[in-house]
Amino acid sequence: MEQTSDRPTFTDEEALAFHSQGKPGKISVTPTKPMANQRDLSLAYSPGVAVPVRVIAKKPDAVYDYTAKGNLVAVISNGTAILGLGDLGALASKPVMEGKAVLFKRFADVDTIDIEVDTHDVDELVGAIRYLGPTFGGINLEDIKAPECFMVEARLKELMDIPVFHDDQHGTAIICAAGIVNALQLTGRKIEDIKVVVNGAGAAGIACLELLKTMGLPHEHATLCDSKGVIYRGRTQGMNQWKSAHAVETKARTLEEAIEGCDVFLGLSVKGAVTQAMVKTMAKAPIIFAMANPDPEIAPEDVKAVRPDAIVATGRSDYPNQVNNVLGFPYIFRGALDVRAREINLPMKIAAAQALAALAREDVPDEVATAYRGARPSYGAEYIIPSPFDPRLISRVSSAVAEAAIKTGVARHVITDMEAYRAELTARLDPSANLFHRLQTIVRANPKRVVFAEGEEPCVVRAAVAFQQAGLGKAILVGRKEVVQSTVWGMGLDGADLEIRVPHSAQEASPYIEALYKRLQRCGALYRDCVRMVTNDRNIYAASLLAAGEADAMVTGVTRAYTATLGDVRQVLDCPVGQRPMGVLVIFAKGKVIFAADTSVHELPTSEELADIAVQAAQVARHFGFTPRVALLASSTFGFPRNERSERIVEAVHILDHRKVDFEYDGEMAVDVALSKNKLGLYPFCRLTDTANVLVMPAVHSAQIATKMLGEIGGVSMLGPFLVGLEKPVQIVSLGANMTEIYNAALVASL
Ligand SMILES: NC(=O)C1=CN([C@@H]2O[C@H](COP(=O)(O)OP(=O)(O)OC[C@H]3O[C@@H](n4cnc5c(N)ncnc54)[C@H](OP(=O)(O)O)[C@@H]3O)[C@@H](O)[C@H]2O)C=CC1
Ligand SMILES: CC(=O)C(=O)O
Ligand SMILES: [Mg+2]
Repeated sequence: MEQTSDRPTFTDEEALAFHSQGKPGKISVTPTKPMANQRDLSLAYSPGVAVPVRVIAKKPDAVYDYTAKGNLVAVISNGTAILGLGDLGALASKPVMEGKAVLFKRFADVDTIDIEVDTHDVDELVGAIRYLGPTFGGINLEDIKAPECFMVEARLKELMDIPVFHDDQHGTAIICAAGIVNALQLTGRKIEDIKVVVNGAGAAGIACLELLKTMGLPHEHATLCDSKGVIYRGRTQGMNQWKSAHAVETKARTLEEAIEGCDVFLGLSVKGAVTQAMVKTMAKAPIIFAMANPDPEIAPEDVKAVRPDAIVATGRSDYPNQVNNVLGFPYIFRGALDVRAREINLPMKIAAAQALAALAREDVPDEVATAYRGARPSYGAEYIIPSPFDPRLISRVSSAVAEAAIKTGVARHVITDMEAYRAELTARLDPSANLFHRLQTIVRANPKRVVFAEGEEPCVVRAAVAFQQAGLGKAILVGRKEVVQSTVWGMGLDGADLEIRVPHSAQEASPYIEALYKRLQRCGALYRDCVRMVTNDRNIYAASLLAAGEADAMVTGVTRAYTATLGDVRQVLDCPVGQRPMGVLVIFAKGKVIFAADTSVHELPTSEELADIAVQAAQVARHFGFTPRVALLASSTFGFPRNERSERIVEAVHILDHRKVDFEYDGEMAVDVALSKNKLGLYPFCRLTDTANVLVMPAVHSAQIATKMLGEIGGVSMLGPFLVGLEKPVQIVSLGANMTEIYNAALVASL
């Protein structure tokens, strides 16, 4: 199990389940052109494909216009230095390389293929890569150990006319340099004056040191150490030319001796290489970047215990100041690809480092608070480097890299309007990926108590533990203590803080029974009915806790059908005036976020109900941070073909006209019109200024058919449907929902 004091934890079993669930692994290939009919086939393949083939053969640069090359990067490893785990082989490196591919896509919309090459031999590795140029826009070398990595990169750079970038060297060096620039500024030091010790004389260590020297660190002010100690002038054991270049005249022979009195320590070696005793001897306000992965040279809490004046960074995402190359490679390649750069040169690297350092000094947006459990970080000892979740990284870093490439003449394509390019970069970020971070930020800032009605279900227990560990709030599980606890232990989870509740007797549950009786006595319920309901029905008990203010939100539905569950909840909870219960499904497709409502409750809504649904669905879209554009859907569009069933929808639009609502809406319209800019253009009078992002469904059955069809056909992901309109937040998941769905429901219930 992953254990780091009070940090989010996960079990080995969970890490394996994450990688194996659904399709094993983390990436797949998505076609960008339809292959629906004979014509598509003829265009995409023979004979149509011959046309671009001939064009490219005549004019090689046209490859960027007609193929995926311009957005495709190869992440290549031989597995000889997998993180800080050492040489575990090409095969074992695949999860890391797939991980890099996912990060490329998530943070910079770069398509990536991982290639694991099973050789330790430099010539063979170079030979395997050097002919791949036609396929890719760039080569990201990863986790290849030193000194082989230096030779491989240097030779490939000579042989290939696309960027070849060893991420562990340059990606790490760029992020490290950005952090150092800020740490020095915060402690009032100049790079020319500091004394630096670098532990780890491999790919990352040597590259970090070289970049700092390029930025002004004097040669004699830096001591490099490896597994055999200090690299001093004259040392012969375990040396190579890259280490020798940094050898210094010194009496120090061990890290312990070298670190004494130094200002900056950079760890690019292995877990536990530094001790508290060593850190104690460093200069005032020491700067300690313990960057070994997955575990640092020394844990930040161990540094702080002996040196509260230190600025500490690690490579991990669960501590402040994550100095990790994830902040670099996606954006550096994005910028390089966009200008079709021939290489990634020093000015491009320095531009990236400066952009990163500058961004950390600015006010942070909401998304960033996620990484800090809702507490908004600001520039200082605990925030010297931007969070990987800062959505501005792509526009700032990639544009800086692109600009530097253009200035230094390595760009094949020149961008003239940098402002427009920056806007384009921002738009590349997948809104669905950011949405969850935004939601988590909001909830973490104001954590909630969520009651899980089906607390004995293993998937519910797992979701509840994850909810608490993510800092989203407190989980209350309804269930028998011994059953819940044995599930927690059986799964190896840390459920120490879980609150477990169950009504043992009518006496114990009497406040809830009294409240329910007061509510239902004139609706045909006797007192003993209420006793039975509260003590036997866990939905009613959980809803009673919510009604009594002992919980802020509720999640249920795993073991019972939606309508029956909603019926239970409605025994206890009302809808506020003007609200009606309804389901809103959030659909993520092709970079768009679309809300569909009502997908759950109103079988065949009246016009009045449709208007209410439009208003509430628009509120939900706003709540999620979107400006609603509501389409009231039908099988006809603005009267064609005229049909009786559309009249309800036309009337709903009139009702909204009278209500003077504050969002864009229109209808009736068919769904293809609502979602297609071209088709919408056929109706210039339509009041939607862009394609709709809120779809009001004409009936639950059509909503369910459409959304289930989408889900089965694939290519989209969906969240919900989320129940809105009750006086207290309740989320009903679908029967048999999995842990992620329950977790997401708890997150949305907490909003
Ligand atoms: N935070 C980040 O973004 C990144 C972190 N890293 C981390 O840096 C570390 C090194 O990676 P990388 O440079 O690619 O690997 P390499 O294999 O190229 O280099 C490893 C270096 O670490 C040295 N080393 C091993 N054990 C010790 C020790 N106990 N004390 C001092 N030095 C030691 C080795 O010494 P010798 O030469 O004597 O064998 C070698 O010089 C890993 O932990 C990796 O996870 C790497 C890239 C990015
Ligand atoms: C982060 C990274 O690339 C490494 O630790 O190797
Ligand atoms: Mg690496």
